[in-house]
Amino acid sequence: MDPKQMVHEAILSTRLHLPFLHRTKLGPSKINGAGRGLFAIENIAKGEAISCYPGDALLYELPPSDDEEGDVDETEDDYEDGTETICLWGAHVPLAYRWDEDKVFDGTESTPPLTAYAVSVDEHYSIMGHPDLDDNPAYFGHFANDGAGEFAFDGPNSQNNKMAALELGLDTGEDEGDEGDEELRVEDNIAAYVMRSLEVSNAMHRSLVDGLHVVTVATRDIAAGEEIYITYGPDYWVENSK
Ligand SMILES: C[S@@+](CC[C@H](N)C(=O)[O-])C[C@H]1O[C@@H](n2cnc3c(N)ncnc32)[C@H](O)[C@@H]1O
Repeated sequence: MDPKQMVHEAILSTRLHLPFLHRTKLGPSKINGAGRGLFAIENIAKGEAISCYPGDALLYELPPSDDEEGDVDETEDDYEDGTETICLWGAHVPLAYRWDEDKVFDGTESTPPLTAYAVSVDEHYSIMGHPDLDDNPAYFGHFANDGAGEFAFDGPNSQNNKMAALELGLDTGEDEGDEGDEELRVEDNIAAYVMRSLEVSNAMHRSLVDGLHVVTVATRDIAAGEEIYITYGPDYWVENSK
């Protein structure tokens, strides 16, 4: 492997020692059914760092290859378009925490896949925070919920979506008599989700040092006790509603 790529992967999947970044705690989310959430334990000003996003594992998308050597091994998730994604664990993650590939890509009945904790850093890599590595407040970015994820599942003809579409000046399809709701999918319902999520979000993940580290930054002043919300974006909810 290219040594530059090895260094890139090693840095991307490293947790730094940042004991001063202790500004948050975990607790039950204020959003019904969202599991745990991230809460400020002190006032955080707009533009300040809240926590970092851990690269406990990397998702690396291999370029499509013509080589059909039957090399489907257990570390790969193959997609129909010929791309393969592999999961690379950070050296700091204890062996007992390294999930097998089924759990990483598909989850179990009671556990979401690790890919639900992925944030894209560039065209090849996403970083994933491990939900069981939850004792370091400097790396709590993966516990921030989307303040409006539930809106992503409203139908396009829901009242929420129509109101949001009208506010955005989008065509609601009202005049075209499109009553056929049978084909509704989450991607059809973008307007209400995006509007509501941006309205309630108070933070975003930002990549630093040319994508070698990701930090969660306040996008407005946050008071102690407030839950931290990020806009995941429609693609996240399309992926994670399957
Ligand atoms: C990156 S994790 C966030 C931390 C997670 N809540 C936990 O307890 O580990 C993303 C997952 O949190 C949940 N989540 C986030 N925002 C949500 C929302 N608005 N409504 C419902 N579930 C949400 C979903 O299960 C999603 O796949």
